[in-house]
Amino acid sequence: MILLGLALLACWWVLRQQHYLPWLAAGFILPSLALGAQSLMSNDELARWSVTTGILYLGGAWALAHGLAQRHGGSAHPRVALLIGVVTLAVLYRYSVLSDELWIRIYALNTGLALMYLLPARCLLRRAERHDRLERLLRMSYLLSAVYAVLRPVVIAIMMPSGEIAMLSRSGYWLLTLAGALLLSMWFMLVLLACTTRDVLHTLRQERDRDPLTHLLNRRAFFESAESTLRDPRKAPWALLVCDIDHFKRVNDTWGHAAGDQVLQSVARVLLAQVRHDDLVARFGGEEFMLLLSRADLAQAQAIARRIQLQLAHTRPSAIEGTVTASFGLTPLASHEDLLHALDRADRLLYQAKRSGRDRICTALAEAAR
Ligand SMILES: Nc1nc2c(ncn2[C@@H]2O[C@H](COP(=O)(O)OP(=O)(O)OP(=O)(O)O)[C@@H](O)[C@H]2O)c(=O)[nH]1
Repeated sequence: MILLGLALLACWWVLRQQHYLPWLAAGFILPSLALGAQSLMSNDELARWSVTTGILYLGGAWALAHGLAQRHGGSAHPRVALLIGVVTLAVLYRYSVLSDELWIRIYALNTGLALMYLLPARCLLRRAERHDRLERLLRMSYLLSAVYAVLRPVVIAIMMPSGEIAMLSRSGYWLLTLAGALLLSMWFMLVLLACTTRDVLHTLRQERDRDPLTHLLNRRAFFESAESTLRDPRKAPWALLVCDIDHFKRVNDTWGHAAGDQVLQSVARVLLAQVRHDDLVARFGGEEFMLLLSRADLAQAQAIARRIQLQLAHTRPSAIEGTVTASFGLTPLASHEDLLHALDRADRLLYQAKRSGRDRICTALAEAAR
């Protein structure tokens, strides 16, 4: 479990983005230390060290709950956790130092742990996206561990012969239920690692394929996706639309670079809102955007470009006064055609639009695309 905790820390180290990972790692490492120490102790020593090991268990349980709550955008209620911790530790102290009552300590600790685990239950029970089975498995595994923490002392109390209580930590029932808890923990950890690895891969892929400012595809991802789009005959006919914001330099010079960034984000939103979900929208750098429209003949593509133009005229980014306009180059695209040639044609049409006064759409005749 310590190794798995270290693996989570390594995932965090790679990206430094998933801030919940160190908490989850602590949630596995702290109780492992307590468990390792306890397995070497006699009943007397268990009593003497019960507050210390209790702190490690409870701290670990809250770290786990807090990490999971962070991951799902919820809270593990630190004040309630503090209250649970203080009460549990007080009971552990009372029934170890003042009078040695092993069972009360076991019940108190397990109840405290279960309550800690259940702190983020509300955000975990919120519906995960329907298709995300791994995420649902993670939540269910976690809640199962919490329920097991409540049931474990009851199972031990019912099943363990009274003769074995003298050497509790060596008892077969104790070890059996402990193995159950460990297996559940390891299972949860494996699901968590699978989710984390998936998240890390997703983030890396986003960084490779997306423009960080607008989150649109970047040039590389556009070419990769365009290749497969153009191979799919169900998506024919296609059109290539290049869009370039007019006088963008003036926006930067007048309102500042941050305002320019906001304008780029607004334009990106307009583009995405006006196309289908499987159309490709990319930022090619600067203030130039490229769209590959599927199932769109020239007339349909022109209608889309006009919609974008109209929508831009109604968009007022808060960082600037007024609106921005854009110029467009639009050309049909055949599946067998070299994409670079089509891009070149679209670019020439764009410059034609710029030269003829901007805020307009220049369209290639369909024949030119053949
Ligand atoms: N804010 C911001 N500005 C950028 C970014 N990338 C490029 N620019 C700026 O975009 C401006 C582009 O200027 P130009 O190429 O002269 O184009 P323009 O002013 O839009 O003129 P026309 O295209 O001819 O209408 C430059 O000032 C760049 O510095 C960016 O990511 N953010």
